[in-house]
Amino acid sequence: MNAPIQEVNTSMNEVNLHMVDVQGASDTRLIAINRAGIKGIRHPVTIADKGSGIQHTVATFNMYVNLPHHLKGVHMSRFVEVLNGYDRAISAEGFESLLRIMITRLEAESGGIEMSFPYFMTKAAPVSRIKSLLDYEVSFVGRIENGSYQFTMKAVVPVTSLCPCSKQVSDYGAHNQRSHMSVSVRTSGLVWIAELIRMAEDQASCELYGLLKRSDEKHVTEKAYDNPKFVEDVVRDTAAVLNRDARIEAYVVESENFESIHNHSAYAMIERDKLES
Ligand SMILES: Nc1nc2c(ncn2[C@@H]2O[C@H](COP(=O)(O)OP(=O)(O)OP(=O)(O)O)[C@@H](O)[C@H]2O)c(=O)[nH]1
Repeated sequence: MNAPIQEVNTSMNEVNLHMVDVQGASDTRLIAINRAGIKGIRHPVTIADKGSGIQHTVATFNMYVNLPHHLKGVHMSRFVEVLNGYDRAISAEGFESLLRIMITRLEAESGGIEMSFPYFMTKAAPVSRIKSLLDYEVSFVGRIENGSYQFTMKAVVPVTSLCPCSKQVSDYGAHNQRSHMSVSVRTSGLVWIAELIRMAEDQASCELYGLLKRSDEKHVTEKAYDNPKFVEDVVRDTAAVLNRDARIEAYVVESENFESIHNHSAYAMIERDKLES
């Protein structure tokens, strides 16, 4: 039978006492390192969710700290220890505590955590009201530098876009496609992931659903036709919403339309830091 984890840790610590601490050795090159850590580690997480309370998913983490010039290496095993020891639901609000635990454990002054995960929302189809899940790629990025914390949240939101030019010049039909809107926000107050997704979806020609019956398909086709948007319209309309929201300090909004009449995408981006302009 396997020994309990605590016993294994205790005996590992005893083994470690007799080994050279290579990472803790000194370095003489006088070159500090901005970021040293681990990338691409997957870990199950619980996300605080506006609708259902919590959501279980699997996140991919990048974690790093600064390393002063005189130290040879960071203690990389400790990043993994921090992840494994954190058993609370991770929210936009609670992300800072995870970051501060990591910086303390790594005995660093600054550092960052980037966490990306699929986030699921239950959506009711527009006419049949049948419910299904739709997935979104969401990222939390937290940094602590000179003691101050900065947090950005990003959602990649798949939507439908329908071309106003095509609608205008064609005798019938209009080319339309799936687009990826991506909205990255630095916030001062709590903004739920679901709210950010809604802000983006409302600016598209039409939002997407996981499941559509024929009555729903007719509805989304006609809705997009009645609501044509260039890639520029999509980012401008989203920026207008973000401008009005006092919780949003800064943002980057992008849209990439995977054009159905070209083998390339149409793309637009607006970046604004409200504290600077
Ligand atoms: N700094 C650094 N560590 C690496 C590198 N490659 C592997 N390692 C890690 O080094 C780890 C062990 O280092 P530490 O985290 O310092 O382990 P430890 O000294 O037993 O743990 P502590 O007592 O908590 O410091 C291994 O698990 C590897 O993941 C590297 O390029 N740089």
